[in-house]
Amino acid sequence: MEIIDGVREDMQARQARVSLAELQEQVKQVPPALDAWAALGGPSAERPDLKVISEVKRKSPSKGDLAGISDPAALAVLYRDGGASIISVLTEERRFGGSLADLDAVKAAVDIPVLRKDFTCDEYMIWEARAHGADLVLLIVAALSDEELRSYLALTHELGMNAVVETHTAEEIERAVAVDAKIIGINVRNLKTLDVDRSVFAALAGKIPAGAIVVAESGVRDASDVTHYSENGAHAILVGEALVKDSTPSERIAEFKAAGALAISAR
Ligand SMILES: O=C(O)c1ccccc1NCC(=O)[C@H](O)[C@H](O)COP(=O)(O)O
Repeated sequence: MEIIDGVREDMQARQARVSLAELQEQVKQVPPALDAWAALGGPSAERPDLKVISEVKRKSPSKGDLAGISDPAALAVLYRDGGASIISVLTEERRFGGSLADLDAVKAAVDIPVLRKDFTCDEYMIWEARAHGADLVLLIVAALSDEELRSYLALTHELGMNAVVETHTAEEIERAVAVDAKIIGINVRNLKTLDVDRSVFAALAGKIPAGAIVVAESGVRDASDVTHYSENGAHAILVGEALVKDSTPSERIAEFKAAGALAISAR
């Protein structure tokens, strides 16, 4: 998958500075992960409100520069104050301008779960996420074999964390379900073409079994997109661009939550 070119090389450069054994020692000193599953509504059958995962995103392959974000911790506080359930921090540097330092800063600033958003391609990155305080990681089905998916998810759970298992096709949802993923994202952005097609969510959400938390990823521009995702079964939305470009992100999150609650009550 072209979009992950260089991710392994960058990881190996970090690994040359901090070995896996050192990370494993560091993890022993880190407080336990926060319960992201509970933060997203947990086992509740009702799920009356829409949860928002708000992303710290400076730039992207599809849009280029989005926002300077000189103080990711301050942005995360605004997100939390607006009602975000989870903060997503892009730590990938080449394409997104993120870093583990951003993750450290955000984790120190908020008391809600923090997602390390990166192209996880090795167990090292899961240990690294936990050593930097992450409460959950991203596992992209299209970028992993079934065996990798199963073992990375198991390690995530062994470390007390959760994972957002990201899909984009019906076949990828089947693979996510087969490893018993409990938080399943449907990314409406095609990672090969970078095209965003919001109808992908409506076509696929019904294939996720009851009991799993369904996250609509990407493409939220305004409340009407939130309504579309909520009407079609989203329990949570993951939003980057619309929030980092907004001068009042707290208000925008509150608006998205209100639109989601309205759509959910009408379902
Ligand atoms: O955002 C991109 O251009 C992108 C390209 C290739 C792989 C991943 C990409 N983004 C990661 C994400 O999943 C989004 O940052 C996230 O879903 C938020 O999307 P948005 O609200 O559309 O910024």
